[in-house]
Amino acid sequence: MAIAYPHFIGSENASMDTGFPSLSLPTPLSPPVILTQDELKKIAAYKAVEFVESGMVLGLGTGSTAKHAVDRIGELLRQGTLKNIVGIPTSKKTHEQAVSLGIPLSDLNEHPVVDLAIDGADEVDPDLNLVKGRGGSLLREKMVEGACKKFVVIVDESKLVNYLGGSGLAMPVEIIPFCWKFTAKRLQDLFEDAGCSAELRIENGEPFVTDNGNYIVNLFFKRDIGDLKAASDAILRIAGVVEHGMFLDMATTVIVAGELGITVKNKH
Ligand SMILES: O=C[C@H](O)[C@H](O)[C@H](O)COP(=O)(O)O
Repeated sequence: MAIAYPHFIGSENASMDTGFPSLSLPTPLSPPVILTQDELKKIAAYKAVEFVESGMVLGLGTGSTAKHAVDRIGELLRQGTLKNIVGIPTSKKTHEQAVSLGIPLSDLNEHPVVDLAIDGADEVDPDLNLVKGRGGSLLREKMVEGACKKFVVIVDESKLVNYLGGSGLAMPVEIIPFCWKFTAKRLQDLFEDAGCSAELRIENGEPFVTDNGNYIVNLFFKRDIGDLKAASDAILRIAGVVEHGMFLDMATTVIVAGELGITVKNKH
């Protein structure tokens, strides 16, 4: 997909004390050019990496957007612009990428407090709640991003929704494989009022298996599920559920790259 690019870098709620530098609005850039969706992801990722400082413990996200951020961190380390970074990867895939880039790695056992995590998302609602995990990495992401002081989310504008589930695409739930149909049915029944259908994620004709050896059930909603906290609690009460892909009240900043430029949204 190609879209017209950015005439400015804008900021919403820039006066909020996020600990990040605020951006001025608007800042003229070069004349409009056409950028692909992947180029927009890269722009959001590079903007997020500006928040990285030497000596930080960094949560390294997973997915096509986060990949650009990890590449950029590796590049800045190689150049010597960044020093003494410790990365905590959120998936085996990101672990491999980080190793190939020479980024020093650790884990939450050794570094239980993470300074900053940068990751993509599948959906972002107006309160900066997220759906994540369409790449299957939601559990490790939630553990790492739940341990960080700052969580910067990077998306292109196609990820913005009015309410979670509003894209009509999957809201993933990680479950244990044992009697998965039973667990999937319980999840579907839980959201009957929202017209929910629950489908096991299949890849290459087989159930998709997460880095943790579990399955993913994708939930699709016809209507808004309403109270997200109540929905989260109800899902987690089902035996067999490991974690779900709603990341509520976790993002501190969302960087959106879109047709009109970059917008930085900070949590109230
Ligand atoms: O499990 C995958 C992660 O939650 C990703 O961060 C999310 O799916 C967004 O991925 P992408 O940047 O490829 O759209």
